[in-house]
Parts: sequence; structure tokens; C-alpha cells
Amino acid sequence: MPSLVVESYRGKEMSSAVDLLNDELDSDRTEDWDEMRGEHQRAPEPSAMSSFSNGSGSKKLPQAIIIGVKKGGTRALLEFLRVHPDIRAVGAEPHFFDRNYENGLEWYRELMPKTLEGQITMEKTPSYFVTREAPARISAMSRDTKLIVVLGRVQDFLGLKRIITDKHFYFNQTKGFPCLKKAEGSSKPHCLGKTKGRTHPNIDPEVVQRLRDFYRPFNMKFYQMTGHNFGWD
Ligand SMILES: Nc1ncnc2c1ncn2[C@@H]1O[C@H](COP(=O)(O)OS(=O)(=O)O)[C@@H](OP(=O)(O)O)[C@H]1O
Repeated sequence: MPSLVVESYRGKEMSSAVDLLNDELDSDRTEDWDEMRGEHQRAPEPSAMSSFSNGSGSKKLPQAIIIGVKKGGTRALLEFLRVHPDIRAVGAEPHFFDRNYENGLEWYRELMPKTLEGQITMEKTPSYFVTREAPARISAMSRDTKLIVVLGRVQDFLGLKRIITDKHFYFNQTKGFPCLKKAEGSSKPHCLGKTKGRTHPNIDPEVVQRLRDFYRPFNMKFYQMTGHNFGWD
């Protein structure tokens, strides 16, 4: 089976996701394609440039995939991981194991950036977490694929040196979350776009309580599965 790392990141609840989140909002897609357009405007970082220009490196199927959860900070996780010189990632969500599976593995591989020996190819599509077919499909591609659900000690999980640390970030008061001091391939600070860090509506405490009650048994099951109490109650 592919390995799974589950860590809490900004304390999102992750229960009964398969049933509850199956209807993906179109805005998710738009958001990531918007971000990818922004990314194309950025200059490629030196290692990618040299790999490209001297023709070295090759496109590989991903060895690690961020599979969820939606709205769990998956974009932030991928963008921050890309600071690591041994990680190369495709920018937009490929949606291969849910929407584009019939295009075949070669189509999928073609989307990936070129990597050199020792570099890890990654992608993120959080809807895999709520796609019933995804686990078997990913396993059929490779049983060694590392699956990442939400962030925490990911560099260790991927067997990488801990290069990305607090010093890469500053806390942006306006956004209300950490941003990169220097984006990949740039010397400028970078926060994720306006679809991240939106103002949340005030939810009636009674509704919050009902949601907590609903999710409690799923959370308990999840704590048992992972051997970790995330304290979401
Ligand atoms: N550091 C940092 N940078 C950017 N975004 C951050 C960060 N930390 C957490 N978040 C919050 O992550 C939420 C979006 O999650 P995802 O990127 O997984 O969304 S998506 O499922 O791919 O659409 C989104 O939450 P909401 O604003 O509540 O929607 C972001 O605010």
C-alpha cells in the first residue's frame, strides 16, 4: 500500500470526508489555475533552468502526492515544499486519478516537471481524498507512492534534509497566515492569492455544536487509525 502521512495543519477537521465532500466546488479549480498563471509569470529557478537548458533530467511519475484535505492548506504546503531544492512539482492540480484517468499514465507523466536523480516529483489534487477509485488507481501506478494528507514534518516523511524552516517565513498580519520571505525563483516575498485567507462568516454556536457532535465518532475512529489524538473536540 502507498504510505500515508497525516498531520494536523491549521487544525482542519477531516472526518467522513469521502461522503460529505464529494461535490467539488468549481471555484477550487479556478483558484488553482489562477495561481498557476501567476506561477508562469515567475522566472524558473536556477536548478530547473539548468536541468532544462542542458537537456538533463526527465519527467517522472510523482513519488509523492498531496491528496487532501480540501481547504486544509494544500496549496500552501506545496508552495512551501517547493522551496526545497530536491522537490519539483507541477503547479496546477492535474486531477488525474479522479477526472482524467482515462487519459493514461503517459499523459499524466507528461504534465510533470523534469527532475534530476534524487529529486522528488510531486503534485497536489485534494479531491483524490474524496474519490473512491483513487486509492486503487494510485496503488496500481506504484505501491511506493507517498500520500500526504495535510502538513507536518513532511520533509522527514519524504526523506529530505530539513532545509525549509521558520526562517523562510514571516507572518503576514493582513493575510493572517505565514508567507514566504522569498518565493521559489524570486527574491520577493510571496503570499498565496486572494482565494486564501478569506474572512469567515460567524457561525451560530449551536450549529458549531451540532457539527462537533456529528463529527465526534468519525474523529475518534480517525484518532484510533492514526494513533494520534488531534484534539478536534
Ligand atoms: N500560509 C498559508 N498560505 C495560504 N493559505 C493558507 C496558509 N495557511 C492556511 N491557509 C489556508 O488554506 C486554505 C486553502 O486550502 P487549500 O489550498 O487546500 O484549498 S483547495 O482545497 O486547494 O482549494 C485557506 O483557508 P480559507 O481562507 O479558510 O479558505 C487558506 O487560508
